Amino acid sequence: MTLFDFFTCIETQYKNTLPFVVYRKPGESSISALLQEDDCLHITKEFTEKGFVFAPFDDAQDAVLLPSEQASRIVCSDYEVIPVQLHGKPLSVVNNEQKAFHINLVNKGVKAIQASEFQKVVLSRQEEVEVKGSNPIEIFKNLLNHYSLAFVYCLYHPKVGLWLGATPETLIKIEGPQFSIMSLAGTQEYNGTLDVTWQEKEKEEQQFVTDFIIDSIKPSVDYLRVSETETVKAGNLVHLRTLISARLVANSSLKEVISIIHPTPAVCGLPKQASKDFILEHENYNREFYTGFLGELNMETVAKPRSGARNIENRAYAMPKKSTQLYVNLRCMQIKNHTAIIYVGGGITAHSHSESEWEETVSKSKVMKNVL
Ligand SMILES: C=C(O[C@@H]1C=C(C(=O)O)C=C[C@H]1O)C(=O)O
Repeated sequence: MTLFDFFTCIETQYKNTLPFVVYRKPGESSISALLQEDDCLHITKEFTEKGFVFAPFDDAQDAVLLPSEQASRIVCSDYEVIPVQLHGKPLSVVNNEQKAFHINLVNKGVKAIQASEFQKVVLSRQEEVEVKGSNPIEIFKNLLNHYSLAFVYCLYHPKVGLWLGATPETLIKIEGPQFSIMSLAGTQEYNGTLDVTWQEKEKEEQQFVTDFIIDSIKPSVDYLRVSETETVKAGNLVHLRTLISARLVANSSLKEVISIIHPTPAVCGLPKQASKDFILEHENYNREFYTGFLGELNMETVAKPRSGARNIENRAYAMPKKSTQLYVNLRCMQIKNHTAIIYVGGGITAHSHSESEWEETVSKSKVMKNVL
Protein backbone atom coordinates (compact mmCIF):
# COMPACT_ATOMS: atom_id res chain seq x y z
CA MET A 1 0.00 0.00 0.00
CA THR A 2 1.34 3.49 -0.81
CA LEU A 3 2.11 5.89 2.00
CA PHE A 4 -0.61 8.24 0.74
CA ASP A 5 -3.30 5.50 0.71
CA PHE A 6 -2.14 4.24 4.10
CA PHE A 7 -2.54 7.62 5.80
CA THR A 8 -5.79 8.34 3.93
CA CYS A 9 -7.30 5.17 5.47
CA ILE A 10 -6.20 6.31 8.92
CA GLU A 11 -7.51 9.87 8.48
CA THR A 12 -10.88 8.44 7.34
CA GLN A 13 -11.04 6.10 10.33
CA TYR A 14 -10.30 9.02 12.67
CA LYS A 15 -12.90 11.25 10.99
CA ASN A 16 -15.47 8.45 11.43
CA THR A 17 -14.52 8.27 15.14
CA LEU A 18 -13.68 4.59 14.83
CA PRO A 19 -10.88 2.95 16.86
CA PHE A 20 -7.45 2.43 15.34
CA VAL A 21 -3.82 1.96 16.21
CA VAL A 22 -0.94 2.81 13.90
CA TYR A 23 2.60 1.86 14.87
CA ARG A 24 6.16 1.20 13.83
CA LYS A 25 8.50 -1.16 15.67
CA PRO A 26 12.00 0.01 16.67
CA GLY A 27 14.42 0.24 13.74
CA GLU A 28 11.88 -1.02 11.18
CA SER A 29 10.72 0.73 8.03
CA SER A 30 7.23 -0.73 7.80
CA ILE A 31 4.27 0.92 9.53
CA SER A 32 1.20 -1.15 10.43
CA ALA A 33 -2.30 -0.24 11.48
CA LEU A 34 -5.36 -2.02 12.81
CA LEU A 35 -8.65 -0.34 11.95
CA GLN A 36 -11.51 -1.61 14.09
CA GLU A 37 -14.81 -1.98 12.25
CA ASP A 38 -17.09 -0.69 15.05
CA ASP A 39 -16.63 1.42 18.18
CA CYS A 40 -17.10 -1.40 20.76
CA LEU A 41 -14.74 -1.35 23.69
CA HIS A 42 -13.12 -4.80 23.86
CA ILE A 43 -11.04 -5.88 26.81
CA THR A 44 -8.75 -8.81 27.45
CA LYS A 45 -8.34 -10.57 30.76
CA GLU A 46 -6.59 -13.74 29.61
CA PHE A 47 -4.24 -12.32 26.93
CA THR A 48 -5.08 -15.26 24.67
CA GLU A 49 -6.77 -13.21 21.92
CA LYS A 50 -5.12 -11.98 18.75
CA GLY A 51 -4.83 -8.23 18.27
CA PHE A 52 -3.30 -5.09 19.75
CA VAL A 53 -3.41 -4.63 23.51
CA PHE A 54 -3.36 -1.30 25.40
CA ALA A 55 -3.08 -1.86 29.14
CA PRO A 56 -3.11 0.70 31.97
CA PHE A 57 -0.49 1.12 34.72
CA ASP A 58 -2.89 -0.12 37.37
CA ASP A 59 -3.09 -3.87 36.79
CA ALA A 60 -6.38 -3.93 38.72
CA GLN A 61 -7.95 -2.09 35.72
CA ASP A 62 -8.91 -3.71 32.40
CA ALA A 63 -6.60 -3.94 29.39
CA VAL A 64 -8.14 -2.66 26.13
CA LEU A 65 -7.95 -4.84 23.01
CA LEU A 66 -8.28 -4.04 19.33
CA PRO A 67 -9.11 -7.59 18.21
CA SER A 68 -7.68 -8.75 14.86
CA GLU A 69 -10.95 -10.52 14.12
CA GLN A 70 -12.94 -7.28 14.21
CA ALA A 71 -10.38 -5.10 12.50
CA SER A 72 -8.65 -4.78 9.17
CA ARG A 73 -4.90 -4.64 9.05
CA ILE A 74 -3.05 -2.36 6.65
CA VAL A 75 0.71 -2.09 6.15
CA CYS A 76 2.94 0.42 4.41
CA SER A 77 6.19 -1.45 3.98
CA ASP A 78 8.72 1.26 3.24
CA TYR A 79 8.28 4.44 5.22
CA GLU A 80 11.38 6.54 4.64
CA VAL A 81 12.45 8.50 7.67
CA ILE A 82 13.06 12.19 7.02
CA PRO A 83 16.08 13.03 9.21
CA VAL A 84 15.39 15.86 11.65
CA GLN A 85 17.42 17.70 14.25
CA LEU A 86 16.07 17.66 17.78
CA HIS A 87 15.51 21.30 18.68
CA GLY A 88 14.70 20.66 22.33
CA LYS A 89 13.12 24.10 22.62
CA PRO A 90 11.18 24.55 25.83
CA LEU A 91 7.53 25.01 24.91
CA SER A 92 6.46 26.05 28.35
CA VAL A 93 7.94 27.99 31.20
CA VAL A 94 8.56 26.22 34.48
CA ASN A 95 5.40 26.05 36.49
CA ASN A 96 6.63 26.72 40.03
CA GLU A 97 3.61 25.13 41.65
CA GLN A 98 4.15 21.90 39.69
CA LYS A 99 7.86 21.96 40.48
CA ALA A 100 7.24 22.43 44.21
CA PHE A 101 4.70 19.58 44.19
CA HIS A 102 7.09 17.20 42.41
CA ILE A 103 10.02 18.07 44.67
CA ASN A 104 7.86 17.52 47.71
CA LEU A 105 6.64 14.19 46.27
CA VAL A 106 10.23 13.00 45.66
CA ASN A 107 11.23 14.03 49.19
CA LYS A 108 8.30 12.03 50.58
CA GLY A 109 9.43 9.04 48.48
CA VAL A 110 13.03 9.28 49.74
CA LYS A 111 11.77 9.49 53.35
CA ALA A 112 9.58 6.40 52.88
CA ILE A 113 12.60 4.52 51.46
CA GLN A 114 14.75 5.64 54.40
CA ALA A 115 11.99 4.37 56.70
CA SER A 116 12.27 1.00 54.87
CA GLU A 117 8.72 1.11 53.47
CA PHE A 118 10.18 0.06 50.10
CA GLN A 119 13.52 0.19 48.22
CA LYS A 120 12.61 2.08 45.06
CA VAL A 121 9.62 4.02 43.74
CA VAL A 122 9.05 5.63 40.33
CA LEU A 123 7.37 9.01 40.75
CA SER A 124 5.83 10.91 37.91
CA ARG A 125 3.80 13.92 36.90
CA GLN A 126 1.78 15.21 33.97
CA GLU A 127 2.35 18.45 32.10
CA GLU A 128 -0.06 20.21 29.76
CA VAL A 129 0.87 21.91 26.49
CA GLU A 130 -1.66 23.64 24.25
CA VAL A 131 -1.79 22.13 20.75
CA LYS A 132 -4.59 24.06 19.06
CA GLY A 133 -5.09 23.11 15.42
CA SER A 134 -2.60 20.20 15.49
CA ASN A 135 -3.44 17.07 13.56
CA PRO A 136 -2.52 13.92 15.57
CA ILE A 137 -1.56 12.08 12.37
CA GLU A 138 1.01 14.82 11.62
CA ILE A 139 2.34 14.52 15.19
CA PHE A 140 2.61 10.74 14.63
CA LYS A 141 4.66 11.39 11.46
CA ASN A 142 6.94 13.71 13.47
CA LEU A 143 7.44 10.92 15.99
CA LEU A 144 8.36 8.51 13.17
CA ASN A 145 10.96 10.96 11.86
CA HIS A 146 12.44 11.89 15.21
CA TYR A 147 12.64 8.51 16.92
CA SER A 148 13.61 5.74 14.52
CA LEU A 149 14.83 3.47 17.33
CA ALA A 150 11.67 3.71 19.43
CA PHE A 151 8.34 1.90 19.25
CA VAL A 152 6.24 4.75 17.85
CA TYR A 153 2.44 4.67 17.99
CA CYS A 154 -0.82 6.58 17.81
CA LEU A 155 -3.90 4.91 19.27
CA TYR A 156 -7.42 6.25 19.13
CA HIS A 157 -10.60 4.85 20.63
CA PRO A 158 -13.67 7.04 21.21
CA LYS A 159 -14.15 5.34 24.60
CA VAL A 160 -10.47 5.50 25.59
CA GLY A 161 -9.01 8.66 24.05
CA LEU A 162 -6.13 9.60 21.79
CA TRP A 163 -2.62 8.54 22.82
CA LEU A 164 0.74 8.92 21.10
CA GLY A 165 4.22 7.91 22.10
CA ALA A 166 7.76 6.85 21.24
CA THR A 167 8.92 4.39 23.84
CA PRO A 168 12.46 3.01 24.18
CA GLU A 169 11.39 0.20 26.51
CA THR A 170 10.29 -3.35 25.67
CA LEU A 171 8.22 -5.12 28.31
CA ILE A 172 8.36 -8.58 26.77
CA LYS A 173 8.82 -10.24 23.38
CA ILE A 174 7.59 -13.80 23.01
CA GLU A 175 7.89 -16.20 20.12
CA GLY A 176 6.84 -19.74 20.99
CA PRO A 177 8.51 -20.63 24.29
CA GLN A 178 11.35 -18.09 23.81
CA PHE A 179 11.05 -14.66 25.30
CA SER A 180 13.10 -11.62 26.18
CA ILE A 181 12.60 -8.85 28.70
CA MET A 182 14.39 -5.51 28.98
CA SER A 183 15.65 -3.92 32.16
CA LEU A 184 15.93 -0.18 31.46
CA ALA A 185 16.60 2.53 34.02
CA GLY A 186 19.01 5.36 34.83
CA THR A 187 18.82 8.53 32.80
CA GLN A 188 21.22 11.22 31.55
CA GLU A 189 20.97 13.80 28.77
CA TYR A 190 22.66 12.60 25.55
CA ASN A 191 25.73 14.75 24.87
CA GLY A 192 26.97 13.23 21.63
CA THR A 193 28.56 10.10 23.11
CA LEU A 194 27.55 6.78 24.68
CA ASP A 195 30.80 6.78 26.65
CA VAL A 196 29.31 8.19 29.85
CA THR A 197 29.93 7.69 33.56
CA TRP A 198 27.06 6.38 35.66
CA GLN A 199 26.65 7.23 39.34
CA GLU A 200 26.05 4.54 41.96
CA LYS A 201 22.42 5.75 42.32
CA GLU A 202 21.67 4.99 38.66
CA LYS A 203 23.55 1.69 38.62
CA GLU A 204 21.69 0.62 41.74
CA GLU A 205 18.23 1.54 40.47
CA GLN A 206 18.82 -0.31 37.21
CA GLN A 207 20.21 -3.36 39.05
CA PHE A 208 16.99 -3.42 41.14
CA VAL A 209 15.03 -3.84 37.92
CA THR A 210 17.30 -6.60 36.53
CA ASP A 211 17.32 -8.54 39.82
CA PHE A 212 13.54 -8.28 40.15
CA ILE A 213 12.97 -9.61 36.63
CA ILE A 214 15.40 -12.52 37.08
CA ASP A 215 14.05 -13.51 40.51
CA SER A 216 10.42 -13.28 39.49
CA ILE A 217 10.63 -15.20 36.21
CA LYS A 218 12.97 -17.95 37.47
CA PRO A 219 10.16 -20.35 38.51
CA SER A 220 8.54 -20.08 35.03
CA VAL A 221 11.64 -20.71 32.89
CA ASP A 222 14.11 -23.50 32.25
CA TYR A 223 16.82 -21.44 30.56
CA LEU A 224 17.96 -17.89 31.26
CA ARG A 225 20.60 -15.61 29.76
CA VAL A 226 21.50 -12.13 30.98
CA SER A 227 23.37 -9.73 28.68
CA GLU A 228 26.04 -7.22 29.67
CA THR A 229 24.59 -3.90 30.82
CA GLU A 230 25.10 -1.17 28.22
CA THR A 231 24.36 2.49 27.63
CA VAL A 232 21.69 3.09 24.99
CA LYS A 233 20.38 6.27 23.38
CA ALA A 234 16.70 7.19 23.39
CA GLY A 235 16.02 10.56 21.73
CA ASN A 236 17.79 13.26 23.74
CA LEU A 237 18.53 10.83 26.59
CA VAL A 238 20.68 7.80 27.45
CA HIS A 239 19.74 4.90 29.73
CA LEU A 240 21.31 1.75 31.18
CA ARG A 241 19.94 -1.43 29.60
CA THR A 242 20.23 -5.18 30.23
CA LEU A 243 18.47 -7.81 28.11
CA ILE A 244 17.21 -11.00 29.71
CA SER A 245 16.32 -13.93 27.45
CA ALA A 246 14.62 -17.07 28.68
CA ARG A 247 12.56 -20.12 27.71
CA LEU A 248 9.17 -20.66 29.29
CA VAL A 249 8.45 -24.02 30.88
CA ALA A 250 5.46 -25.84 29.40
CA ASN A 251 2.07 -24.78 30.84
CA SER A 252 3.03 -21.24 31.80
CA SER A 253 0.69 -18.67 30.30
CA LEU A 254 1.29 -15.14 29.06
CA LYS A 255 -1.23 -13.89 31.63
CA GLU A 256 0.90 -15.39 34.40
CA VAL A 257 4.13 -13.85 33.09
CA ILE A 258 2.49 -10.43 32.65
CA SER A 259 1.03 -10.51 36.15
CA ILE A 260 4.50 -11.28 37.53
CA ILE A 261 6.42 -8.57 35.70
CA HIS A 262 3.95 -5.71 35.18
CA PRO A 263 4.39 -3.03 36.43
CA THR A 264 8.17 -3.55 36.64
CA PRO A 265 10.38 -1.62 39.08
CA ALA A 266 11.43 0.47 36.03
CA VAL A 267 8.04 2.20 36.20
CA CYS A 268 6.59 1.31 39.62
CA GLY A 269 9.10 0.29 42.28
CA LEU A 270 10.24 -2.42 44.61
CA PRO A 271 8.52 -4.24 46.23
CA LYS A 272 5.72 -3.88 43.73
CA GLN A 273 2.67 -3.56 46.01
CA ALA A 274 4.14 -1.11 48.55
CA SER A 275 5.53 1.19 45.84
CA LYS A 276 2.32 0.99 43.81
CA ASP A 277 0.25 1.91 46.89
CA PHE A 278 2.54 4.89 47.49
CA ILE A 279 2.13 6.04 43.86
CA LEU A 280 -1.66 5.72 43.93
CA GLU A 281 -1.84 7.60 47.21
CA HIS A 282 0.66 10.42 46.62
CA GLU A 283 1.05 11.23 42.92
CA ASN A 284 -2.26 13.06 42.92
CA TYR A 285 -3.26 12.30 39.33
CA ASN A 286 -4.32 9.21 37.39
CA ARG A 287 -1.56 7.71 35.20
CA GLU A 288 -4.19 5.88 33.10
CA PHE A 289 -2.18 4.22 30.28
CA TYR A 290 1.19 5.92 30.99
CA THR A 291 3.59 3.20 32.31
CA GLY A 292 1.09 0.57 31.18
CA PHE A 293 2.01 -1.56 28.18
CA LEU A 294 0.97 -1.92 24.57
CA GLY A 295 1.66 -3.92 21.44
CA GLU A 296 0.92 -6.91 19.30
CA LEU A 297 -0.69 -9.81 21.09
CA ASN A 298 -0.50 -13.35 19.67
CA MET A 299 -0.17 -12.00 16.14
CA GLU A 300 0.92 -14.24 13.29
CA THR A 301 4.27 -13.19 11.95
CA VAL A 302 6.10 -14.91 9.17
CA ALA A 303 9.62 -15.83 10.20
CA LYS A 304 12.01 -15.30 7.31
CA PRO A 305 13.62 -18.54 6.08
CA ARG A 306 17.27 -18.83 7.07
CA SER A 307 19.30 -18.43 3.89
CA GLY A 308 22.19 -20.55 5.19
CA ALA A 309 19.92 -23.34 6.48
CA ARG A 310 20.99 -26.76 5.30
CA ASN A 311 17.55 -28.27 5.28
CA ILE A 312 15.96 -27.42 1.94
CA GLU A 313 12.53 -27.09 3.56
CA ASN A 314 13.89 -24.47 5.94
CA ARG A 315 15.03 -22.42 3.02
CA ALA A 316 11.93 -22.84 0.92
CA TYR A 317 9.17 -21.98 3.39
CA ALA A 318 8.54 -18.98 5.53
CA MET A 319 7.14 -20.32 8.79
CA PRO A 320 4.14 -18.56 10.37
CA LYS A 321 4.70 -18.04 14.09
CA LYS A 322 2.62 -16.64 16.93
CA SER A 323 4.37 -13.62 18.34
CA THR A 324 3.73 -11.13 21.13
CA GLN A 325 5.70 -7.89 21.34
CA LEU A 326 4.77 -5.60 24.19
CA TYR A 327 6.31 -2.23 25.03
CA VAL A 328 6.12 -0.10 28.17
CA ASN A 329 4.09 3.05 27.53
CA LEU A 330 6.72 5.73 28.25
CA ARG A 331 7.57 9.03 26.51
CA CYS A 332 3.91 9.37 25.69
CA MET A 333 1.07 11.83 25.77
CA GLN A 334 -2.68 12.00 25.55
CA ILE A 335 -4.41 14.65 23.46
CA LYS A 336 -7.64 15.99 24.93
CA ASN A 337 -9.52 19.14 23.92
CA HIS A 338 -6.57 20.79 22.10
CA THR A 339 -4.23 20.02 24.99
CA ALA A 340 -1.35 17.54 25.00
CA ILE A 341 -0.98 15.93 28.41
CA ILE A 342 2.64 14.74 28.61
CA TYR A 343 3.61 12.11 31.19
CA VAL A 344 7.10 11.93 32.74
CA GLY A 345 8.67 10.22 35.73
CA GLY A 346 11.84 8.82 37.20
CA GLY A 347 13.12 6.20 39.63
CA ILE A 348 13.68 7.30 43.23
CA THR A 349 16.08 5.53 45.57
CA ALA A 350 17.53 6.43 48.98
CA HIS A 351 20.24 8.46 47.14
CA SER A 352 17.91 10.63 45.03
CA HIS A 353 18.15 14.44 45.02
CA SER A 354 14.76 16.02 44.44
CA GLU A 355 16.06 18.92 42.29
CA SER A 356 17.87 16.51 39.89
CA GLU A 357 14.79 14.29 39.76
CA TRP A 358 12.73 17.32 38.72
CA GLU A 359 15.34 18.14 36.02
CA GLU A 360 15.15 14.55 34.78
CA THR A 361 11.41 14.88 34.22
CA VAL A 362 12.01 18.19 32.39
CA SER A 363 14.50 16.44 30.05
CA LYS A 364 12.06 13.59 29.48
CA SER A 365 9.23 16.00 28.65
CA LYS A 366 11.29 17.29 25.69
CA VAL A 367 10.89 13.93 23.95
CA MET A 368 7.23 14.79 23.31
CA LYS A 369 7.63 18.59 23.15
CA ASN A 370 10.11 18.12 20.27
CA VAL A 371 7.31 16.84 18.03
CA LEU A 372 4.50 19.28 18.86
C1 LIG B 1 9.32 6.55 34.10
C2 LIG B 1 10.00 6.84 33.00
O1 LIG B 1 11.13 6.19 32.59
C3 LIG B 1 11.64 5.07 33.30
C4 LIG B 1 12.54 5.54 34.37
C5 LIG B 1 13.89 5.74 34.12
C6 LIG B 1 14.78 6.35 35.20
O2 LIG B 1 14.33 6.49 36.33
O3 LIG B 1 15.92 6.71 34.92
C7 LIG B 1 14.46 5.38 32.89
C8 LIG B 1 13.74 4.71 31.97
C9 LIG B 1 12.39 4.21 32.28
O4 LIG B 1 12.46 2.91 32.78
C10 LIG B 1 9.52 7.91 32.06
O5 LIG B 1 10.16 8.09 31.02
O6 LIG B 1 8.52 8.57 32.34
